[in-house]
Amino acid sequence: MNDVIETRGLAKSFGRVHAVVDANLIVPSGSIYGLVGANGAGKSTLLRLVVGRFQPSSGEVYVLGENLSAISPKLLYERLHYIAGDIGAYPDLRVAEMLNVARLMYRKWDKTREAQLLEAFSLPTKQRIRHLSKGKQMQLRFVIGLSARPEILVLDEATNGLDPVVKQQLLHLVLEAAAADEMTVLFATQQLEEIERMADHVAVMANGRIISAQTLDSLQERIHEVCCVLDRPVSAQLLQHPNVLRIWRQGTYLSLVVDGDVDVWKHRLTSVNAEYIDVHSLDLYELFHIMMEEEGYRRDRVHFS
Ligand SMILES: Nc1ncnc2c1ncn2[C@@H]1O[C@H](COP(=O)(O)OP(=O)(O)OP(=O)(O)O)[C@@H](O)[C@H]1O
Repeated sequence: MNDVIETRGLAKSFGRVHAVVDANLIVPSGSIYGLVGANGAGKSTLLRLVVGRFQPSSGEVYVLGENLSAISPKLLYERLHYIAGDIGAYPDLRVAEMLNVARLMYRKWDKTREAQLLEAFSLPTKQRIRHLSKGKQMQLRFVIGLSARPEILVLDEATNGLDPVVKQQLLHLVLEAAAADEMTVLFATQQLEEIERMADHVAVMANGRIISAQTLDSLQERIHEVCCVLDRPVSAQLLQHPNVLRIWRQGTYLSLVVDGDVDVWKHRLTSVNAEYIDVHSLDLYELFHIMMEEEGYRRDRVHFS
C-alpha cells in the first residue's frame, strides 16, 4: 500500500496560536482515515494544510507522492476533493447549472453515478443552491464529490447538522465509492460513531499535536483496562509507570488502564496478592477520553457562585 498523503514536521500558527505543531501524518492509499480531537485541537487546520488552503508556517505536505507546493492547482483539484461543513461555492447557481459547471471541471466525471445520486437524493435541479436546506446542499456537494471520482476525498465535519437518515446515507455512499474507486478518505469528525462505522485508521489530535496515529484495530488491541480487588495498600511506585494511563481506586477495587502488554500487569498485581484480576478492552469513547486526559486536555471548570 503506497501513501497518498504524508505530512512532515507540519506546523501552522496564527499569531500566538499554534494550531498545528510538528504533525507527521501518513495516510495509506485506500485507507479510510479518521481524525478526531477536542474542539480547537487543530483538525480543520491540518486538513486545510493538506488540501492547500493554508500555507504551512513550517514543514511539508506530500500528496500522491509529490510536494504539494509543486502540484498544479488544477491537477490537485481533480485528484483530491475537499468537502467541509461550511457554505459551498456558487450559492446563486441552480442545482442543474452547478452540475453543468462541475461536469466541465472534472475530466473523470461519472455521468452514471451522477444520475444515480441525483435520483437517490431527489435533488430539485431547478432550485438555487442558496435556497436548498443544509442537508440538500450537502447532498449536492457529495453528488459532485463522488461523481468527480477523485483519488482522495477529504471531509471536514461534512455531516455536521445533517439528520441521521441523510448522514447514514452519505456515509454509506462514501464507503461504496471508496471501495469501487479505490479512493482514499481522510475525514475529521467529532462523532465517534462515524469513526467506528467508517475508519480503518485513526489519528487523535490534542493541542495541535497528533498524539496517536494507527489502525483502529491496533489502537484497540494496545490499550486495556485491568481491574482487580486489592485489600492492602500498594506502593505508588508499583503503579506509577509510563504505560499506566489511568489509575482509579475505590475501596478495595483497583482499575488500571494500561498501554501495552497486560500480562506484565497481571503478574505485578498477582505478586501483591490482588484477586479477581480481569482484563478487558475499552470502547472508543473511553479510549479517546483517556488519551486526551493524558495529553493534559481538561475542559475548563465552570463555577457558578
Ligand atoms: N483562520 C484562523 N485564524 C486564527 N486562528 C485560527 C484560524 N483557524 C483556526 N484558528 C485557531 O487554531 C486552533 C485550531 O483550530 P481548528 O479549527 O483547526 O480546530 P478543530 O480541531 O478543527 O476544532 P473544531 O473541532 O472545534 O472544529 C484554534 O485555536 C482556532 O481558534
